[in-house]
Amino acid sequence: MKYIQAEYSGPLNGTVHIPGAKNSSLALLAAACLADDVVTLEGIPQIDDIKLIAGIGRDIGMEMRQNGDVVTIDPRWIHSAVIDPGKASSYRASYYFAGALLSKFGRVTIGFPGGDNFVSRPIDQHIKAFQALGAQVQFFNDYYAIEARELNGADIYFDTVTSGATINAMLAAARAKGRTQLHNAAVDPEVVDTATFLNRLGARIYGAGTDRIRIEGVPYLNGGSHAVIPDRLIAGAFLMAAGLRGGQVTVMDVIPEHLGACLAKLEEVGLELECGESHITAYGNGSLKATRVRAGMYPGFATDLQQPMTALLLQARGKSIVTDRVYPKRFAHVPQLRRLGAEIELRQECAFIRGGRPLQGGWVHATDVRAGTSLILAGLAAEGTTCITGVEHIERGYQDVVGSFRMIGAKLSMRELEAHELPDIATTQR
Ligand SMILES: CC(=O)N[C@H]1[C@@H](OP(=O)(O)OP(=O)(O)OC[C@H]2O[C@@H](n3ccc(=O)[nH]c3=O)[C@H](O)[C@@H]2O)O[C@H](CO)[C@@H](O)[C@@H]1O
Ligand SMILES: C=C(OP(=O)(O)O)C(=O)O
Repeated sequence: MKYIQAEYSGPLNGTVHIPGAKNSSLALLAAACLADDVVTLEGIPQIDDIKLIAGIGRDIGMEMRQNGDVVTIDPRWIHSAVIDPGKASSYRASYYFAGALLSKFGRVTIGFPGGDNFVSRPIDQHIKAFQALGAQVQFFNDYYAIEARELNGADIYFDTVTSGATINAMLAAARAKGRTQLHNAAVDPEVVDTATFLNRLGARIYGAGTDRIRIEGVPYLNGGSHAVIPDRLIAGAFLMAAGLRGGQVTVMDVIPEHLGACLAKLEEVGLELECGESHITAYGNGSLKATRVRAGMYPGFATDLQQPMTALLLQARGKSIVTDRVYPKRFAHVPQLRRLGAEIELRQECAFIRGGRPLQGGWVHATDVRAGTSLILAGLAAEGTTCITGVEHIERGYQDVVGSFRMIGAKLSMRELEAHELPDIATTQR
């Protein structure tokens, strides 16, 4: 069994190239099904979720060839709209195949989404959008089936702001008859990236990036190429690393405006930032101020950055408070951080942090991808050695996590132990 070993690393200095965004890539690869010719996507990260998509592609006849970060997809020979429930449930964003295959073939059978199940993550708004377009949805034990004789444009009012359902509704409506309007749509960069890609193939999607998106359905989509946006979540976590013990970290190949709320918060806690057109440098002087973080939907502070931010705030003298409006119970990293000596209390969906106390290395478990980032950052600031299990969760989202942290001087290594040699982390809570 693999685990990551982190040693106390002192100030971190260096430059990291940021790969393409996982959350965009997962949408774009499913969106490629909608095309009627070959599609090339640049900047696709080499992460486990992408390997799962390649497996699904093989099953349904969607040929996918990966050469470095360039993936070529040939959707012309898709012969099945049935996705193996086990494969669909192995990651979260399999739901995008529902929208894409429904749009192209009028039917799809697919397992329920898996991925980071840190809290309940409903898909009712995805279903509502499919139904509004004229589809019938049936639920079975481990899969659901969607069918439509014809998909017709509709007005869809989301009950909550959701990036997944906004993207899925765009996919389903791209080839529907007539006009669809999405109200209360998410404005995330990944929504805009998906719309830009589909428009490149000939779709007619207007207003992505605002809360009202208009889609004029088209009968077919061409092939084409597109470069995925950079991963703002990975970039944010690396910038935080500069604050742990002081240091200077530059993230290259980023779109600084995608990180607006994160950068503002980092400045608030005492990091100095310098932004260029496609790079950001964070300077830490080893002294941080405590603060309050309320994670929200874009352009708010990203929920996927609140866990690494919590690790950073452990180094800020005084009391910090972290809440998450997107996933109010997304605090599985907190008991693990406590194992390293962190003083954090969870009360009424708030993490109260008493920062500035020394951390001590130990064995911890990453329950999801961003919990993993949080534990890596905490491990680099803790005295001694920290061993992080749950590497499979981290590798769902991070390409060469060890190699990229080493680029900034982090003492991190991938290790292997027999499962029976691992300490029982669950029963040795501090
Ligand atoms: C693969 C992917 O892109 N994952 C990201 C995506 O997840 P995901 O697409 O699942 O998250 P959403 O943006 O859809 O969720 C936002 C909020 O809407 C709620 N909701 C969502 C759908 C639905 O049908 N009903 C409903 O109530 C969710 O519980 C949550 O409170 O956005 C999250 C929020 O930025 C990120 O943490 C994930 O990294
Ligand atoms: C929650 C995440 O991923 P997913 O939605 O794919 O589970 C994440 O990237 O932090």
